Amino acid sequence: ARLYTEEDPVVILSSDSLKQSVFNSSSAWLLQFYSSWCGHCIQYSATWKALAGDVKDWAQAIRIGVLDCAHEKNFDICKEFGIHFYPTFRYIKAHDTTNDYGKTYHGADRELQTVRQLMVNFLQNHTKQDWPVGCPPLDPARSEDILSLMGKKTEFYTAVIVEDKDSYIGREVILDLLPYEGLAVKRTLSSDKLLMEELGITSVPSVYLFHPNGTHTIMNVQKRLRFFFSSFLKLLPGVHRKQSTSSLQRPQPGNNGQGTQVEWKVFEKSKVYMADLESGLHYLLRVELATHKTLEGEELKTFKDFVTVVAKLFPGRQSVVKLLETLLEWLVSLPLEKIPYDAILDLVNNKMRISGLYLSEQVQWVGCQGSSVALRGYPCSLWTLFHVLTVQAASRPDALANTGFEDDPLAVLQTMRRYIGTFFGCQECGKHFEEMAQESVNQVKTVDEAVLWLWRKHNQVNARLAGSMSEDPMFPKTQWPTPDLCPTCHEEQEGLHVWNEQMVLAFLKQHYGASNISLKYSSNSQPEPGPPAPDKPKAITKPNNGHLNQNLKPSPDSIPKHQKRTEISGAGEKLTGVQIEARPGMTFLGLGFSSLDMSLCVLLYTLSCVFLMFMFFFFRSKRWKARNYRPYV
Ligand SMILES: Cc1cc2nc3c(=O)[nH]c(=O)nc-3n(C[C@H](O)[C@H](O)[C@H](O)COP(=O)(O)OP(=O)(O)OC[C@H]3O[C@@H](n4cnc5c(N)ncnc54)[C@H](O)[C@@H]3O)c2cc1C
Repeated sequence: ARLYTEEDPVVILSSDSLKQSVFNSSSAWLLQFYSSWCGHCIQYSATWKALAGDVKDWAQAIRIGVLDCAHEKNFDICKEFGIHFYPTFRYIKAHDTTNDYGKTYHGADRELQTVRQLMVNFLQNHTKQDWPVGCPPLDPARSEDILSLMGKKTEFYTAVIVEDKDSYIGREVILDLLPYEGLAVKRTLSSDKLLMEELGITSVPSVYLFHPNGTHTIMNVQKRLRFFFSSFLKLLPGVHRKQSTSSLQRPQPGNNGQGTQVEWKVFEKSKVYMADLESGLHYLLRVELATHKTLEGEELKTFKDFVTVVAKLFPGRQSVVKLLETLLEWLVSLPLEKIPYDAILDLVNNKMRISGLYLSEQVQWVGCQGSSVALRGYPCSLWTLFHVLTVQAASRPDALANTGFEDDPLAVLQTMRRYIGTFFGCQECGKHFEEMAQESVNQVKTVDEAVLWLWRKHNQVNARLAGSMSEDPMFPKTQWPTPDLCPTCHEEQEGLHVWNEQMVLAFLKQHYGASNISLKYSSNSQPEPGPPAPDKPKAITKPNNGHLNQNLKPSPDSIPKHQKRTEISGAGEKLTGVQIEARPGMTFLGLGFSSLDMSLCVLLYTLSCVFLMFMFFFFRSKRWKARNYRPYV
């Protein structure tokens, strides 16, 4: 197997692409020529991948590439570049047209931090003429330029990192923020005493922040580390990742992209919202599942297991939990091998009008609301739901007793894995998730490890999707929890950011714990209990951003027959959404009864009563008794 794959944050080069990519490039390059059979290279690949991930955001200035010299088709190019030993590190300057095959790094220290700092030095060795196009100045700014910002209104923030001469933090943070807009980052040195005095800075490294409105202040961070500085700056309001042209045209918060305003809900990112969880369940049960007309075999088993886990672990409102429990009892008690989806929908819609069962059909994204209808929403709520469930499984060890899942630390993860693979509308997402699960889910041995596994994998997905079209510019994909949410979760070892997993676990248990779920914005409208209601034309509210992208949409012909997309216009009212077709009569547990069926039932019932009464009087009559009386029996 090759040491690097497309999933890694490195550019995989070959004889076909090497020269074309690295010569006359707008950015500089750091290349590793390796051989897939060389033991050193194999051992070193983990560090190289970590380095590439760590400096992924520097790509406009310097990029990281690999080329396998053991690959037959690369023999000639490795010879041409004069590669004799593996691994060989080569720096190629931006705009290099000399084809001199770059500069080899001969140092013995190949630790991540050393190589990263060498990358910074190498960038600074560029002249004004060959400076990488997307790279801002890395030299210290002049104090007069910084002091001139005081009280000045601008369109963006300016962050000034004040540091010692030997520190690399300033340059690293400048490069970390390269793909972000709404902010300029500069550095200056602590040896500039006048500036230090003017800014009131007494210890370094520090970040001084000039706001667009002309105010300025020292930025308070819990730890003076590169990761903390970068994370805080990325999270400033109005600072977001530069987007491609099409995504730049995305609507602003509150605008649903069709010209109509959607009310923006103010929320705290340190909370989990019940409205998101319930809206997610609504979408899952009434929309996503609706693409499967009947459930049987593995699909039915997957759905039963999903309902079991949610019914037992979901720390929801009583009416929702009761609905899930009733659904579970019904699924377990039914000896059917095949269940029509309509029957499930009837139960979810509480057609029997059992008192106290209710799941709102109103979609309210709160912590999962996006800056446009096409972003966030359902997939966000699904992640949230499963994090909540893993935490519940860890805090309530007996909750799954007598379900067949007791003592199984993988109960939630395996159920999620099967749900995502079977029902989740985004097939590509399911494929990626399955690959991650196959790789490591079996190493999970405790319920706490399950909580951490899901967190780690979610961060892996975040890293892969950072800067992609599905990223909401208002909610950039970061490694979560960010330092503002959990400062103790983050540490640094030899210049590399590391997680304190014990702290992360404690944080996840608090964040996704039942007591941190807010009921703000949760819908309260619950219909009065009563006799089963005949079907009226009734809208299933399709969440306006229930899909991340087109992949997540149920296809029109996969929507059950009795549901169809309609537009009802009348008396100035115009509704769009998935509607249940108007039908006379009633449905119960998936069976449809017309008015004729109902009349026949009543007629048959009356006839049976008359017949039974006739039989009763006949057998009691004297004539019958006299004819059939047998005293010897
Ligand atoms: C199983 C699964 C696989 C997916 N795979 C893909 C894919 O391959 N390609 C694709 O384009 N989209 C994929 N998606 C969708 C994508 O991951 C996001 O859900 C979607 O882009 C919405 O992003 P978001 O900004 O709302 O944050 P989300 O990533 O949905 O996160 C929701 C919330 O969870 C919290 N959170 C973030 N990270 C973590 C973490 N590590 N641990 C715990 N909590 C965290 C934050 O509060 C965040 O707001 C997948 C979704 C799921 C459920």
